[in-house]
Amino acid sequence: MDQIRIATRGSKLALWQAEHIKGLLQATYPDMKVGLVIIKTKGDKIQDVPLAQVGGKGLFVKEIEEALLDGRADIAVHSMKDVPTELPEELMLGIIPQREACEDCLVSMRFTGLDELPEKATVGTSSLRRQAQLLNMRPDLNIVALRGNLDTRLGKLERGDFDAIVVARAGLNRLNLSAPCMHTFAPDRFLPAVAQGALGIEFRADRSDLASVLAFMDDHPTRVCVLAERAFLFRLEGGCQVPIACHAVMHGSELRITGMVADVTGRECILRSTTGPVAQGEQMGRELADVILDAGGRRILQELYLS
Ligand SMILES: NCc1[nH]cc(CCC(=O)O)c1CC(=O)O
Repeated sequence: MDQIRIATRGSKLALWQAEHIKGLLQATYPDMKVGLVIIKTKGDKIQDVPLAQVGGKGLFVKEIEEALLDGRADIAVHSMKDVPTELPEELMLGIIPQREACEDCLVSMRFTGLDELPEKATVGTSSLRRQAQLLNMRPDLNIVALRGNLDTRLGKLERGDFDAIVVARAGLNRLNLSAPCMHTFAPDRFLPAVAQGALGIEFRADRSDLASVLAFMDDHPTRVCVLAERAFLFRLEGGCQVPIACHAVMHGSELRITGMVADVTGRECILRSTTGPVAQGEQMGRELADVILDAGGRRILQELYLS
C-alpha cells in the first residue's frame, strides 16, 4: 500500500485527531503518502440548535462513513464517543488506539472546583450526562446549554457567560487549551461518557490490507474497555442525548466496569459496578446494563423517551 486517505471532519479537534494518526502512520511507514479528506457534516453546519433536533445520534459520523463507502477515503478517524453503537454492515472499527484522558474537566476563570462554585452558579453544558451528575452533587446549580467546538465554548467562558463549563479533558489536552482554573474529575466521582477520550479508526470490513497495515496502532486494554462500555450502551439503546455513563478499567486479567443511568434532574443516579475476567468484557457490559435497568433505569429511560 502506498497511500492512505483519512476522512475527517474539519473541526480543530477532528483535524488534530486525524493529523495525530497521520503522524503515527508516517513515523512507521516513511514512504507512505497520507492525505486528509475533509468532510463538512450537517452537525458542523448547524451549531445553535439542540443536537436532538438536527438528527441526534451519529450526526457527525454518517457523512464521514459515506466517504468510506463510496471510496473517497480509506479510513476515518473518530472520537469513539461520537460513534453510534451500531455500524453499517460494510464497515468496522478496526483499530482502537490507546486512550489518553477519559475524564471530564470543570473549567472556570475563577472557581477551582465544584465545591468552590457559589450558590446557584451558572454552569455551561449541553450534555444530559454532565447535567445530571452536576445537579446530583449540586442541586442549586443553574445548568445552561452550551454547544459548539471546544474553543468556542472556552471563548464563551472567557466572555463571562458562565461561572464554569464542563468539557472532556482529552479535548483540552489535544488542542492545548487552558483556562485559569481546571479541575479534572476522578472518573469514579464523575462518570465519563462511553468511550470518552478514545479514538476509533473505521474502514471497510473487506479491507484486510488496511487491518494489517494499521495493526500497530491498536491497543488491547483500550479495546477491551471501549468494547465493554459500548456493549453497556448498546443494551440501553442509548443515543448521545441520554444521561448514560460508563467507564471500564483493566487491571491485569480483570476488568472493572461502572455504569450509570440518571434522570435529567440528577435526583436519581443509578450507579452500579461489576468486576470479572477481561475475556467477558462485553457480556459484563450487557449484564451491568440489565442490572441498572432493573434497578430503576428502565423507568427513567422510558420517562425520558416519552417526554
Ligand atoms: N461531544 C463532542 C466531543 N466529542 C469528543 C470530544 C472530546 C474528545 C474525546 O472524548 O475523545 C468532545 C468534546 C467534549 O465532550 O467536551
